[in-house]
Amino acid sequence: MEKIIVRGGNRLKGRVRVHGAKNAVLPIIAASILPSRGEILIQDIPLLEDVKTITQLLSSLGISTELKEDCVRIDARHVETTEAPYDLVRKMRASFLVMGPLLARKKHGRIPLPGGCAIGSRPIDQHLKGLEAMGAEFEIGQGYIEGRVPDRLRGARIYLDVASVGATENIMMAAALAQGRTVIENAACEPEIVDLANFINAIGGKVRGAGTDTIRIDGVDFLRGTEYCVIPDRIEAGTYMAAATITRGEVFVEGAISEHLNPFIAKLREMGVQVLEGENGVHVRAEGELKPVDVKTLPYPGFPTDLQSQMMAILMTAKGNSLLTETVFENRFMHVEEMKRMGGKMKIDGRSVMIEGGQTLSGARVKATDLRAGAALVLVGLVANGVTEVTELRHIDRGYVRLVEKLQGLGADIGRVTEEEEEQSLNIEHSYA
Ligand SMILES: CC(=O)N[C@H]1[C@@H](OP(=O)(O)OP(=O)(O)OC[C@H]2O[C@@H](n3ccc(=O)[nH]c3=O)[C@H](O)[C@@H]2O)O[C@H](CO)[C@@H](O)[C@@H]1O
Ligand SMILES: C=C(OP(=O)(O)O)C(=O)O
Repeated sequence: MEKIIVRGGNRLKGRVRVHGAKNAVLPIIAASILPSRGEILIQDIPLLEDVKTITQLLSSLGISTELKEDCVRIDARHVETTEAPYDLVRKMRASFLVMGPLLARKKHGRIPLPGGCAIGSRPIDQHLKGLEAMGAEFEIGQGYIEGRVPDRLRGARIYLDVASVGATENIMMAAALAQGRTVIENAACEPEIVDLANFINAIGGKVRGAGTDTIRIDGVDFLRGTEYCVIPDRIEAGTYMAAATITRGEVFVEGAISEHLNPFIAKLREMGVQVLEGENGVHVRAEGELKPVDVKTLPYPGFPTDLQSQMMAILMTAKGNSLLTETVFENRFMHVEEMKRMGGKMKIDGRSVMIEGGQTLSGARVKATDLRAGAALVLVGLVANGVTEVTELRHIDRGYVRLVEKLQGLGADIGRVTEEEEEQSLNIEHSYA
């Protein structure tokens, strides 16, 4: 078992560069199933476990893929099969994003049901509702969901009951090759939706209105290859801004787009953190006592749920009580018990957590319960007295490229070891003792 070991106490300083956005590149790779002509080259990708999984998923469909350190090449001229393997889908919920493109391109898709995960039940009813309105028919059995399109997908007017990111993306991708116009109302507005729309347009599609709650897609007969760069990861950027804040450090987060981080920046400023928004990134400087604040997660442009646990880590170091409310996911407080093990004083009440900041924090053995929770525990470890060990790193690896190395670059006392390596180093210490 691997773990991250952090010794708290260092004030982080310096410059860190963010990678391409996980939540942009996953749907864009799924959308690469759509072109029947030419090759796709996606650049600035983060080489994360999730990116490897979705690329393998495309390969398992017989699509030609080549994944490198910072780019992926995809040639979907030939799609051999439309059935996704369970072993890949179970690793990552975003796998369901291949349903829309498969139905549009091949009129069939059979995908294992994505199931629940550490942050809640995460239904797919809005994906299905949208695709059904466009003429797809679904059957569920033996843990799989099978979709068929008797003729060709046709444009439809779809109102989403919840502004789901994944449902908006699946419908947008399917609509790109459908007959006629699709209108998605109450669509999600996240920057990753805009990036997917830009990608679809770059391969010859016609998407308008992405970034607002009404998206119009005019279907075309075929799509073709292109080269495309994904947007920087706003959640990774926010995590390094949180690292600067919690350690009362000073960090320039290169590549961070401040407009994508407005609610997070507003809350940091409310707490007394200095944030300077530049063209190439965001500069964060924190000192002394921070004020407590209340935070509520909401769909974009509200405060992102994917920065909720990192914000909670910061609030543990503020002077006074803060109330943090999670409205996007039903069960995204699994990290609270782990944070309590490090001396955090907090109480869950329904969808809110009351955080009594300013307690003495101490290192402990803790486990990542989801990818952002894992990062948040590392953040607490940066300021806790003594040593923190974070396990279940597979979660962190889904969302962060070289987290340990990037924090080391900012002066953190942090390392990643396997149990064998740790045992070996202990044996060496003993033999010198
Ligand atoms: C790969 C990716 O991009 N993941 C992001 C995406 O996840 P994802 O696309 O899964 O999130 P959604 O926006 O779909 O989910 C938001 C809420 O809508 C509910 N819902 C969703 C679909 C549906 O058919 N029915 C339904 O009720 C969910 O249970 C949840 O409560 O957006 C989330 C919300 O910003 C982020 O936390 C995730 O990091
Ligand atoms: C919840 C997240 O991702 P996913 O939807 O892929 O689980 C996240 O990125 O914080």
